[in-house]
Amino acid sequence: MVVLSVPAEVTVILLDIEGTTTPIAFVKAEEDSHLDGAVPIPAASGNGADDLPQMIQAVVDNVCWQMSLDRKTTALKQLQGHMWRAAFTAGRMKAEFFDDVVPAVRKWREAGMKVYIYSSGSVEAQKLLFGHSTEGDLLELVDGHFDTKIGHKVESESYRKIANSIGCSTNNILFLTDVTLEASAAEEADVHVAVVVRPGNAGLTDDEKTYYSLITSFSELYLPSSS
Ligand SMILES: CSCCC(=O)C(=O)COP(=O)(O)O
Ligand SMILES: [Mg+2]
Repeated sequence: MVVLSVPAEVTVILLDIEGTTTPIAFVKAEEDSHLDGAVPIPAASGNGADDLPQMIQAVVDNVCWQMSLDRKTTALKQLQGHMWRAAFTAGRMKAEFFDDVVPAVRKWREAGMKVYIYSSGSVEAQKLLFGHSTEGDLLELVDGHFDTKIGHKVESESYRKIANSIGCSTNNILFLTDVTLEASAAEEADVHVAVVVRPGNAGLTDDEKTYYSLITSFSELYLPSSS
């Protein structure tokens, strides 16, 4: 098995969700007007209830368009959170995690690591996902959650803010993600990164494969402190 040694200065593991802890297939279900093919929600005409059917249809069309592009807008992710709340709390849905995730996270925590989540999904949706998994309530395995309210995942400033909020230096953090743009932003902030390669994830270029440390399972991470 390939092993990636975690630098000794790392005390925090920051996890992406989609494509990292959880299959993309489980999850897929600002201002966009500048985008090609945007489906806008028009302003109401002021005719009150007369507008309602058209407004509802416009919102549905806009949401379908955003979903078709896998947009990570805060508004769409809040809507996802509301829908997940209904489905998870009624017991109609259980979240999936890759098999290696829960055992590895338990091991990291036993070794004294803190584990945080940073996802485009809203904190509410993250808590629903961890709280209603096929392996039970996993919320106790997580020290805290961040979403795009702290900043976008492709902006390095977001990672500085996360370190500040946790109360550590950026180089105390190891960020695991499937998206190289996120890895690059984190690295620019002096965060350690590893790119997670999972079934169903987008492919990486040869340059990306050469440049980044890659793991296909959390079990490939070796913590010197846990040996
Ligand atoms: C709270 S889980 C939902 C994840 C999600 O909606 C999403 O767009 C994936 O984002 P991530 O940053 O976890 O890759
Ligand atoms: Mg992801």
